[in-house]
Amino acid sequence: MAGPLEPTVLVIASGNAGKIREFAHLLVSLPLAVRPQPDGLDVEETGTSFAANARLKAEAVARATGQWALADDSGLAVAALGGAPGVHSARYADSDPARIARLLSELGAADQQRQAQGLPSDRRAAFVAALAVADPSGAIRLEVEGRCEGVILEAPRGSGGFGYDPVFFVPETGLSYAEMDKGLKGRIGHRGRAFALLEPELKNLLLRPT
Ligand SMILES: O=P(O)(O)OP(=O)(O)OP(=O)(O)OC[C@H]1O[C@@H](n2cnc3c(O)ncnc32)[C@H](O)[C@@H]1O
Ligand SMILES: [Mg+2]
Repeated sequence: MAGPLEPTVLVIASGNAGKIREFAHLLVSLPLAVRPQPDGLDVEETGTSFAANARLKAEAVARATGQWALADDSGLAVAALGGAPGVHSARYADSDPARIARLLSELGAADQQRQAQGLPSDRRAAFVAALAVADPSGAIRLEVEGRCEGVILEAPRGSGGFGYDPVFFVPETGLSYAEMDKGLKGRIGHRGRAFALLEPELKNLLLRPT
């Protein structure tokens, strides 16, 4: 634990600028020195669950930096696609627009098949975020998961956020993630909900005076 003049460093174990921005906002009120992970660190996501991949990333970045690390593994589970793209959400295509295009095309095809079978369209999806915190030795100390239920829009809406945000619509807000300000997404979104579970534990672990 660092002294009063030296806040504890927390490295965000992610190469995704959108996630890093959201964590900077979520962590703003905590007296921690929040840092991005060093360039060139690319952890292979070999896990079969969001939680397993979050652990891999937190552990690797904590070991590489010798600092506390917070990792996030997240993705979309689309009901009519049997939970895909799931842990493969980042590997679905090479860019955010291409990932969105593939999702809309695969879900459109699934919808057509359902129609041909006399079934109603099903565009339900959940966004999931697993967070893991590793201590400077690489040991996993905290794990939480957050989830937000929504539907996949037929066309993108809104210009904020990142990734799949323009096509993920949250019915109780009447907005897509990309139409929300970061305060609202931080309260009702998958990452914000996960962070709300993590925050008290994180304070206990990193900020409690010794
Ligand atoms: O692994 P790191 O380095 O953190 O960055 P990543 O982009 O590879 O992240 P993931 O492996 O967790 O893959 C998640 C995918 O889902 C997307 N995603 C995650 N959270 C999102 C959010 O809040 N809004 C939109 N898309 C999101 C993200 O852009 C990726 O394509
Ligand atoms: Mg990744």
